[in-house]
Amino acid sequence: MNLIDQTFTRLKENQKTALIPFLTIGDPDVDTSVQIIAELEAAGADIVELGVPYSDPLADGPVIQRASQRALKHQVNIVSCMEAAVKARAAGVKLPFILFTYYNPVLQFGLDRFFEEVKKHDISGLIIPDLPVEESAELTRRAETAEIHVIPLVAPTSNERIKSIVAGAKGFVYCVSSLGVTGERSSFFVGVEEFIGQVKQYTDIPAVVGFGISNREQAEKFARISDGVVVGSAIVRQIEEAIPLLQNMDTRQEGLLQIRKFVAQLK
Ligand SMILES: O=P(O)(O)OC[C@@H](O)[C@@H](O)c1c[nH]c2ccccc12
Repeated sequence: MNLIDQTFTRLKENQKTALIPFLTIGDPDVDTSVQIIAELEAAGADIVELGVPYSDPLADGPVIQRASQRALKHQVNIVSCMEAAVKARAAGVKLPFILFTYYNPVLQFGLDRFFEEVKKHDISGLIIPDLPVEESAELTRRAETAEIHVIPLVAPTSNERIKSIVAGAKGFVYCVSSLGVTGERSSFFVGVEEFIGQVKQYTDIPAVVGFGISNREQAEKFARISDGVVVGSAIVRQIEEAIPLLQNMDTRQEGLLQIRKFVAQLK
C-alpha cells in the first residue's frame, strides 16, 4: 500500500488532520534540506513536499521564487531532489515523500527515465501544477504502474471541472485555497469552505488545502474542514531567515531548532 494512503488511514483512525510542509530542495544546500526534512518530521509533519527548484516557477510567489534561485545557484536538479529523499530515508525519516516539480524538468528528463528514478528513490507521490491536460493520461498511467500517486490540483474556479479532475484520483486532492500564486495571505477565496465541500462531494479520497496558510489560526481553520493542510512559503521563509545560522557550524543547531519550533506550533 502506498505510504500516502497508509498515512491518511492512520490519521483518520486517530481523527487527525495531515500537516504537509513544502520546502525547496537545495535551499540553502541539499544536505541542509535533508536535515530540515528530519526536523519537519520531528515537528509533527505527516507528509513532505520536496520542491524541485525551477527557473520559471509561474505559480510561485516571491518567497519560493527566491528559494528556487538560491538552490539553482548550485545546480540542484530533479535527481538531487530524489537523492535528498533517499538520504532522508537513510537518516531514519519515515514520512512519505511527494516530489513537487513543474512539468518542464520532467519533460527534459524523459518520462521513461523519470519514472525509473522516481521508483528507485522511494517517492510516493507527484505534484506537477502545470501538467498539460493532454499529457496527464500518459503520465498518470505510468505513475499507476509505478504505484505512485499523481496528486491533482483543483482551484476554487474549477467548478464543473472539479468532477472530471478528481475522477479516478489517487492519494489526495489538493484544493488550492485562493487564486493567484503561492505565498502567505491574510484572507482567502470567499467561498473556500463551500469549494472544499464541493470537492468532497465528488471524491472519497482525502481533500487537502494549500496556498497562503502561514499560522496556527489559519491551519486550525482549514484543518476543521479538510483532511490536511499544506504550508510552503511560511516555512520556506523560516528557512530563508535561518540561513545565516544554518551556514555557521556553531549556530546550525539553533537554526534547525528555529524551523522545527515554527512547524511544531502549526501542528
Ligand atoms: O506557499 P504556500 O502559499 O504555503 O502554498 C503551498 C505551496 O507552497 C506548495 O504546495 C507549492 C509550491 N509551489 C507550488 C505551485 C503550485 C501549487 C502548489 C505549490
